[in-house]
Amino acid sequence: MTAPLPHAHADGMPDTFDVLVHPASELRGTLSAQPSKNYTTRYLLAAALTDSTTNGPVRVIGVATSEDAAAMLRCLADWGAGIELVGDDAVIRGFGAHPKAGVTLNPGNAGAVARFLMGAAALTSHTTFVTDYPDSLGKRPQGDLLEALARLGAGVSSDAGKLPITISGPVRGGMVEVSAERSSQYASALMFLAPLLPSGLDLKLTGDIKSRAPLRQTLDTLAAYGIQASASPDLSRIRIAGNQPYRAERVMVPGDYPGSAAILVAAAILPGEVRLSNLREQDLQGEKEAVAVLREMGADIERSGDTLTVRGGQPLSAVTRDGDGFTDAVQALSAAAAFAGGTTTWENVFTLRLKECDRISDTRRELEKLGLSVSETENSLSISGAASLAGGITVNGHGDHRMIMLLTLLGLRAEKPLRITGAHHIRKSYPQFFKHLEELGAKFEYLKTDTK
Ligand SMILES: O=C(O)C1=C[C@@H](OP(=O)(O)O)[C@@H](O)[C@H](O)C1
Ligand SMILES: C=C(OP(=O)(O)O)C(=O)O
Repeated sequence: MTAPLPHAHADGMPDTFDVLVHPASELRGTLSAQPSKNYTTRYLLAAALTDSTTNGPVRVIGVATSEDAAAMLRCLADWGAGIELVGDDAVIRGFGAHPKAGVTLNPGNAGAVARFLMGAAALTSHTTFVTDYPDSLGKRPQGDLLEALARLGAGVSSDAGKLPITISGPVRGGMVEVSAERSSQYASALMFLAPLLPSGLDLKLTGDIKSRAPLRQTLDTLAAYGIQASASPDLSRIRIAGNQPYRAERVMVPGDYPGSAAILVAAAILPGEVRLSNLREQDLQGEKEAVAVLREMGADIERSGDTLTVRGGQPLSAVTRDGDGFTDAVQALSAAAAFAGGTTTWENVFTLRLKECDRISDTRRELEKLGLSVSETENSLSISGAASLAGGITVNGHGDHRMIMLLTLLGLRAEKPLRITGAHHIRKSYPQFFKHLEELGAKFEYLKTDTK
């Protein structure tokens, strides 16, 4: 019997809400980092790509409970995978190289889920992708992946490189170029597809390659499922032979660095002491670098094994860093920049414009509403720190979980409460975010709305 798939709203909060963030005088307590978003999507997809008749079921231990994780589970079930949720684990019976043909998949607002599945869709005679987030995922570019799939011989139809999209396989594989300058997810998608093709893939990543860390997480996932791959040190060439079955019995999802970066920043900008466990020191998530960035800014963070202890309230100073290595922590670290002496600049962050919102211009607009001095170029974001923020206004969450995290952190340090619209979108990656901060002493009000 397949258990019902997780309902992302089973958290006691209204379906749609604004959050009122009350100023906090300190944060104190211990938390365990939530499961990694990027490893959850990867491990679940790879589990579905095993052939259950030869491999048996795969137990993915400790899966995320976010909307993105639910979206992946839903799509894999629609494609014919057997999915059973047992406690915090997902037990998957995979369809191997044969996802059901003719299915329409809705990955919600999950970019990685949509793109990874579009790669695997080339195994089917046709799969259609739609989204119920036309203003977010519906606006994000898919053309670079579609072009690579078309070069491999797949049929593709799209709305000018955007959803809705139909992909028709099969393809044989071989050598193919894919642009990696707007997103790494296109190359990752092809890497998941490669082992199940007769000829594998010899991938040439073109352009100024962005987000190398997630590419390494994809290689790491393939290795965990017994797939051989070779990659040049700069990842511009990735070779994966064909006819390699995915194989695994159990994989364990590590803790999530991008979401945890927001907790670490909260702990650094307020007095108190916060311990955060379940964060491996040896980990390929680029957002692990948030720890080093915060330390460089002056935060007091100590590591003992998988646990980080932050003693907050230290004076912070500005840094200039290439943000591409920790793309999903730039928003959270911008809250530290807002209270650091001097001007912090995140360089090489153009791809932030292509996420759930334009994380450069939209961030500048929201921070300016709060009285901060912010500037942008096409490829960078600079924030001048302030000693204090008045708060007492309403800011726009832009339907973006990472924007909501950033604004929440600013609200915790403001003088008066800060209202953030559309705060329910936090569920995309970190449904427990507000509850976790409440456990540390923060106070929120959840104001029910009717706005999706
Ligand atoms: O591969 C992944 O799981 C991800 C890759 C990154 O995207 P880009 O490669 O588009 O930068 C990251 O921002 C996203 O949250 C998850
Ligand atoms: C951009 C993100 O996710 P995705 O691209 O998977 O939608 C994110 O988690 O910040």
